[in-house]
Amino acid sequence: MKKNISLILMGVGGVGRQLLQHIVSCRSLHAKQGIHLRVVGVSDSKSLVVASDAFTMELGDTFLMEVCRVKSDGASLSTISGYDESKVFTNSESTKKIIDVAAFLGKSTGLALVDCSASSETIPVLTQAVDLDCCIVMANKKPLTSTMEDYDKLISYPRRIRHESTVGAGLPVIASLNRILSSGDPVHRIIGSLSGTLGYVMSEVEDGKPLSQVVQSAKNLGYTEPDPRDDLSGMDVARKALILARLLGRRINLDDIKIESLYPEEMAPSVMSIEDFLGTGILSLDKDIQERVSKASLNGNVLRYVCVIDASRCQVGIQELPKDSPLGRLRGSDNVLEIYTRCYNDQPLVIQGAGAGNDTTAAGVLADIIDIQDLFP
Ligand SMILES: NC(=O)C1=CN([C@@H]2O[C@H](COP(=O)(O)OP(=O)(O)OC[C@H]3O[C@@H](n4cnc5c(N)ncnc54)[C@H](OP(=O)(O)O)[C@@H]3O)[C@@H](O)[C@H]2O)C=CC1
Ligand SMILES: N[C@@H](CC=O)C(=O)O
Repeated sequence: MKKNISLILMGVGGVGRQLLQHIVSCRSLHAKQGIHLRVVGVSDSKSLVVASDAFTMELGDTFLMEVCRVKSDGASLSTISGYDESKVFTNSESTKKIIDVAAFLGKSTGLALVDCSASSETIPVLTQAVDLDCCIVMANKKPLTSTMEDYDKLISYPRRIRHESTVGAGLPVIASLNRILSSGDPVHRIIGSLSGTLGYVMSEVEDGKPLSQVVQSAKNLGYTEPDPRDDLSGMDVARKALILARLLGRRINLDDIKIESLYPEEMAPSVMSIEDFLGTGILSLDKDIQERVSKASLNGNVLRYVCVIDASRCQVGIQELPKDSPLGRLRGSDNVLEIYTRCYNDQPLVIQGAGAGNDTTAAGVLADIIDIQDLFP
């Protein structure tokens, strides 16, 4: 018998659109596995489109591809018209509508809320959905790095939440840590390079390219957050560090993490628009970073943006490291994570591979959705 996994996708940017494409292109693979992914709703920052009757209907593949087309043209979902089988809700109505659908489907057919936004605004929907027996799948790091209260709520039913893509994109970081933790093997230290953007930036600057140019390329390649300053400030890595630290049981907040920023306060989002930062502000940073890279190179070293979590520290910042070290050898958007535990003591468990990009991130989200199939009737 075919198993239906119903879902609502929040966020149809680079990752969300790629997820829809993966879902459609995996139809025959999933059919062979006896699974069908029923997309009953899709939302962006301004609107929500849901199947007219979420219990019996779904958004068809032609419609989902039209969503991808409209969104990659930069338009709002609300501009899609002519589909009788769906209804459009504005931003102010969409939270209530998602909760209505969650209340209806959560306890009957089951429902997964899939958060591929980069927003904190999804937190109230997600926390309410937990009480409605829904599953949650996230690429968005903000809900898990909000208050401890929100965090505790979201993870209150651990089997119903998956968030592999929040750290290391599609790499099996969270799953590996969960396996280590559930076997009672204590994690002593995690050290790694967890930003695809900063990994790419550092290795390209090492090759002599200006920071301003490589940040723009990282954005074009889909590695950066919507505002690349989220990466350059270290905040995005700090969120990943916080997710890992909380997974290890540390009850800390973002404020407790020592974070090194690559740009000064005068270029913060509250002072300068993204366009001004990328167009002019960042140019003044080119020289300084090139000098730091050249100085490290004189010592046979390279610069890497490193995350360290151990019993006394949770910090993220630039370190000068030997070129021929696991972190020093990293190139491009690859992430590497070394996990030291009792079992992995002298030789850490090492996880390495592409740590950013829409394709690998969306693949991680899709694998998470498939992983919760047993929770659907
Ligand atoms: N790209 C990568 O390599 C990786 C990304 N991630 C995470 O994946 C998430 C998505 O990234 P990406 O696709 O690049 O980001 P984008 O900026 O391309 O897309 C974000 C999407 O979220 C939508 N959105 C904003 N607010 C809301 C809201 N309140 N409700 C529903 N949707 C909303 C936006 O709407 P609108 O179109 O109207 O602006 C947009 O469609 C981020 O949280 C990122 O950190 C995680 C791992 C790797
Ligand atoms: N902006 C992030 C994307 C993944 O989380 C990064 O560069 O690593």
